[in-house]
Amino acid sequence: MPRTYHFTKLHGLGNDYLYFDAREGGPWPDWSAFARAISDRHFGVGADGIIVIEPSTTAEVRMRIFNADGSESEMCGNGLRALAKWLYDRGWAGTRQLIETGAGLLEPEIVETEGGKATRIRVNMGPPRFRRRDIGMLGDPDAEALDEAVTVDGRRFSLTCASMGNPHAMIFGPMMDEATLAHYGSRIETDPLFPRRVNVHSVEVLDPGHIRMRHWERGAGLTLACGTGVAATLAAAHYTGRTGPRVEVEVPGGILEAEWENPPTGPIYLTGPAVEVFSGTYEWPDDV
Ligand SMILES: N[C@@H](CCC[C@H](N)C(=O)O)C(=O)O
Repeated sequence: MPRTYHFTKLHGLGNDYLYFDAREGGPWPDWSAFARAISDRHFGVGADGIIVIEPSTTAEVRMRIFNADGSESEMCGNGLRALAKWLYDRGWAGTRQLIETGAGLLEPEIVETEGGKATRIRVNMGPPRFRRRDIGMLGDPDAEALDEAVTVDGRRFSLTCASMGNPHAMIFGPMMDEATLAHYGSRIETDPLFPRRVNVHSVEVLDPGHIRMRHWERGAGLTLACGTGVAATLAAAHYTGRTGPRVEVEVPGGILEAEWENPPTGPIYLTGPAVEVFSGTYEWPDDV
């Protein structure tokens, strides 16, 4: 018998996810196969992935994120802002929240509302990490991964890597166009140097307070925004002396504000919008 699942679609700067409230009820599907099917932009609803909201004993809720290809990630910055909005708008949480994620307990705060709904959210994303073990890279696990190199089709890329719970590789320089990032990003994502794969970002530092960037996300491809990617980029840029500890970051879907408090060990804060788009139901055969 097919089962019907209710979802709500939200996005942060165009990084869109389908949200499933799995705090009660069930049985729930194999989320990985389900995410692959429903995220498809032609044969499904269409999204960069799904967010599953589960009960937590230590926080308001537990957030799980599955990319459009069905792989599970540790964290999602834009998804977390939108989850905070989803909880606040329904009266399930206040302005200051605690959410359990694969990257630990994180703290969103609603900083602007309109008509009783959250419009702008600031998230304590926790501290960045720079060691190879944090990024899941081959090589000395204790060594920092700030100056790595990969070669694709004879072109050498210098990568500055950081983790926000999930792994990121930044290519600093003139910003690549979409086709170029898709070509090289997809190859770097799956380079043997990264057995867990990696999110890849083309980053142009405009001045010490401004960055422009574009994302190739692990398991999702080109996206309009990547919150953990923006946080990892600020961490890498400031740690290597390219920017100050506060930056305004222009991504394809809009602007995020990023601030690193007490570097190098303190947390990174991201501030930006979240929007609810619509709700619906999706029928899923139970024999897949
Ligand atoms: N878009 C997200 C990150 C989603 C997960 C990522 N693709 C991964 O596999 O780590 C964000 O806003 O952080």
